[in-house]
Amino acid sequence: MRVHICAVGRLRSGPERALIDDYLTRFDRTGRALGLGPCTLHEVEDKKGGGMKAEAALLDRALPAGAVIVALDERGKLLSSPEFSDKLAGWRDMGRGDLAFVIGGADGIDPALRARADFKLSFGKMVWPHMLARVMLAEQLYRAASILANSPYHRV
Ligand SMILES: C[S@@+](CC[C@H](N)C(=O)[O-])C[C@H]1O[C@@H](n2cnc3c(N)ncnc32)[C@H](O)[C@@H]1O
Repeated sequence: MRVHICAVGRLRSGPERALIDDYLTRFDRTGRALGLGPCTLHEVEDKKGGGMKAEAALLDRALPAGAVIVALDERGKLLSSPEFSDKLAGWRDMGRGDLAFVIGGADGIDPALRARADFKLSFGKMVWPHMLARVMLAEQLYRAASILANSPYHRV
């Protein structure tokens, strides 16, 4: 299953970029034998200040047709890392071929796009900067693949 992170904003080189690249490289390597990955990052940017609606149109274009859509949203569902790994395996086993995570910008994800999501995932009730949400997602993807591969990265 191809994995996509569709996110508002462009991340230049720096510590967040380095972490994301590192975790996604590890995810791709660990996930290969599990039918997970590769993970591709699609960054969208609305330079005209059109807000959530304009960002949603750009995000929509980045979403592969038929993908399972997971919106990252603080009002979404809280999962433990093993629960997230089960979800990931379940989405893979649905056979839709693509899984797309959506991360909004400063104002969040447009309600119409959020309503289309198959699942809303929360990293807690606190609001995180969108660039950090990306890092956390990349790490949790790698952690989930490690759990499914029975590798010792995740410890309880
Ligand atoms: C700065 S936040 C926007 C917060 C905005 N007030 C809202 O209503 O969504 C930017 C993006 O980061 C992600 N994000 C931030 N905190 C999150 C959390 N606790 N759980 C899941 N995603 C989060 C979401 O995708 C959000 O759209």
